[in-house]
Amino acid sequence: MANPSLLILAGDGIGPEVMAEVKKIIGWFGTRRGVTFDVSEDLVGGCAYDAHGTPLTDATMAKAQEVDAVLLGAVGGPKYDSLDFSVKPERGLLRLRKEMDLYANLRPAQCFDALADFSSLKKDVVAGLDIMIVRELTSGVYFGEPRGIFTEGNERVGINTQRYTESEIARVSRSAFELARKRNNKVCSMEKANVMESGVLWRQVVQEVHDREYPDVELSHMYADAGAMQLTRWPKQFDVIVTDNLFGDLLSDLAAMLTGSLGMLPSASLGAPMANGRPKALYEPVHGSAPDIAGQGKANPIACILSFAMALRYSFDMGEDATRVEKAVEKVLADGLRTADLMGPEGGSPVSTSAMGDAIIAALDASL
Ligand SMILES: NC(=O)c1ccc[n+]([C@@H]2O[C@H](COP(=O)([O-])OP(=O)(O)OC[C@H]3O[C@@H](n4cnc5c(N)ncnc54)[C@H](O)[C@@H]3O)[C@@H](O)[C@H]2O)c1
Ligand SMILES: CC(C)[C@H](C(=O)O)[C@@H](O)C(=O)O
Ligand SMILES: [Mg+2]
Repeated sequence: MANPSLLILAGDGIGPEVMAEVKKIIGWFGTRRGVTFDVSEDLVGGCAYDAHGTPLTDATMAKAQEVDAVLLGAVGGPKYDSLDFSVKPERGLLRLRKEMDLYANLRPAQCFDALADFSSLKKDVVAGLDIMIVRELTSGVYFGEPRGIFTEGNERVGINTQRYTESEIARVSRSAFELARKRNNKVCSMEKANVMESGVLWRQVVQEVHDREYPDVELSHMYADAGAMQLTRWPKQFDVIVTDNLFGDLLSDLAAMLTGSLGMLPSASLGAPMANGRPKALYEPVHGSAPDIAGQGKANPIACILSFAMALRYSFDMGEDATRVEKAVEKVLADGLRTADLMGPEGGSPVSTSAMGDAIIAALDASL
């Protein structure tokens, strides 16, 4: 059987720095576990714009469609902020999500015991936290038409359109219900049905899919603003949260801070199964290119490493090895290793990006 194939798109800023640590782990699986991945690499985001004048070439897009899974670092940076919207680094990532039809974005927020003290919330609020945000990723206000900046009378008007079809809502809610069945069997759906028609439809369709196909799962509905409040008040009331593209973007950054740092949160973006039965898939940390710390060896590689663990679980049916990587991360944190983002205001001696990666490799070695 052919080796599993990966396309690495490290991107900009800290993207290549955190991805370097994932490459070490991919290498470790080859030498220590006899699992060899066929890895190719390419450009996305600002670096692709610099090389080709576009944040994602058609050739790279075609490669992404062919591989078993794409691993992405991060895109963007101040150098590109004034570019036209059509060639901004972020457009490269949005094109990948849209053309691969990666409609279900899984963003788990787990608080490792060793970091429970570090969260900006009280320890008992976050200790043992394990929630999963399922964010719709290919539609909503990110992609709705009309959009643009127009002139009306003597002033400019900026327009974006929130648009959801019934089938788009139904498919992502199925992903959430399926995940809930493997977890604690609870789904909370978040929208703004009190002010948006798209929210009314969202609530109706999620309820219908539930009643027809998943009556065994406990379902609740919440307005997204109240959901944000509840996520900070008592996040452990949630198991799986399903929400739209924009609310999911906001709520997942909020959830990141429950775990201690944006540098901790991984994600999997999944689409329909391919001919080989594996889902179309892209794995990336939730954080961005962190221009403020790029090039200094300060970035926390854990979000990117845990994203690779998600690839092992969701693309390669290697759940035990995914757990092995997650346990290795847990071990180094329990041993007290911290990158700078995991240091409190009182400071301490942070380890570098590569030292964190090396320690995780050592913990993986010890797990054999
Ligand atoms: N998926 C992506 O590629 C992605 C996601 C979010 C933002 N972005 C882009 O990244 C650029 C910067 O955006 P931003 O500053 O709003 O968000 P960001 O996530 O890049 O950074 C926010 C803050 O978190 C810190 N941080 C983020 N990741 C970290 C890590 N792994 N280790 C330690 N600290 C970390 C940063 O130093 C910064 O202080 C923008 O161009 C934005 O569009 C890209
Ligand atoms: C970089 C940007 C396009 C992206 C988004 O808004 O979806 C990011 O914030 C994320 O959370 O993945
Ligand atoms: Mg975001």
